[in-house]
Amino acid sequence: MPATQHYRDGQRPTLTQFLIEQRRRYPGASGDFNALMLDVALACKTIARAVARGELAYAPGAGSGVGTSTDQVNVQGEVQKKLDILSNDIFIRMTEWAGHLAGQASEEMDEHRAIPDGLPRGKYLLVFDPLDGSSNIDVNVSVGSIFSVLRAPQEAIDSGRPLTDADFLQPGSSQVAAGYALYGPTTMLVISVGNGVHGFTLDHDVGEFMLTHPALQVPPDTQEFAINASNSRFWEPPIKRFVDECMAGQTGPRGKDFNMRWIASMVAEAHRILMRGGVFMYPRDLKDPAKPGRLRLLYEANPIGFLMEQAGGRASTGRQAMLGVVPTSLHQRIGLIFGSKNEVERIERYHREPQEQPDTEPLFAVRGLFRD
Ligand SMILES: O=P(O)(O)OC[C@H]1O[C@](O)(COP(=O)(O)O)[C@@H](O)[C@@H]1O
Ligand SMILES: [Mg+2]
Ligand SMILES: [Mg+2]
Repeated sequence: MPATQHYRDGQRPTLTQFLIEQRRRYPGASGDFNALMLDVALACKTIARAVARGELAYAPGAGSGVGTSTDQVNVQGEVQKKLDILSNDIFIRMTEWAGHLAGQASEEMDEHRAIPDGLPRGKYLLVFDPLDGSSNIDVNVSVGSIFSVLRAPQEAIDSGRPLTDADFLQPGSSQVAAGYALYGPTTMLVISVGNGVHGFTLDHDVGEFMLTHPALQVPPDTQEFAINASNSRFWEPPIKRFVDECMAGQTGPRGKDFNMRWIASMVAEAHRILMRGGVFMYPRDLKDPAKPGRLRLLYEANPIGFLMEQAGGRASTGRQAMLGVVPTSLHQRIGLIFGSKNEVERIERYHREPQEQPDTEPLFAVRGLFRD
């Protein structure tokens, strides 16, 4: 059933109206899920406001501003920005109170967080990256929030036992919903509740997210790829091969020219790919053997992977479908490749056939494209 079936052409439903529409598919639904999604949307609107105010939110004075790092380091060993911490607090506060959540986990919290005693406890788990791309805050480039909704194990709900990390370690295929907010020139919320991917634009005049991009589809082919090329010396052979072939363009084995992009804000790259296709790679590499990839499985790779698959694209580690990976820890890192299906499948094929070498000059070799 198309998501907007009950709306006439030219009508533009709000997020609330859209969610009510979706709920018709589940006549027994309690409404908790819709309430949770609306709380997440409210958190995103609030963060959008803080991001948009930028330096104006702070008193004048050196080092007081929006992109300033704090002296706090998160569990990943990354220095937290003021806005990382603020966004995390906003997510926690706005989603904890109404009885739809059992617990929360986030990039910015070492441990999961059970809903505190005294507040009603619900059946969902919310996992989030409150501010993705936060290294871009001080240069005014798009950032975003990413979230994933899981169901708490039924026996934990029934028994009321304390949650454990293990309750969160569910494969991406178990996600009930996922999405992101993008704080760019316009603020957008892009979600999937398991019935396609739908984009909403924040109308600041009325304070509502309006459905502007229903039923997004990632084109299966592309001539655009995104990777941080400064890591090229650490790439594994399948990734080297793929990028070399793209760079060789029309004269190489692909027979067509490619464009390269790198925003260093994955949420913005995911959005571009949902709008016009492309392939994003932050693959497993040899940079730091202790870190099998840069991005985090539960609150970056899985929600974006869910959106890609729901939009007809693909998300993978290179070796297996992302949504099939069973997590082993809350902050697990993983190699992530997503976007246009045919390109992601090609990269997966290169992982299965690493011995095959491209018949092009390697990108960074002595006589490669980046050297004379
Ligand atoms: O600095 P690099 O290596 O290009 O990494 C950029 C990547 O790091 C991230 O910013 C990680 O997310 P956080 O900002 O939430 O830590 C991604 O959005 C982005 O793709
Ligand atoms: Mg992130
Ligand atoms: Mg972050």
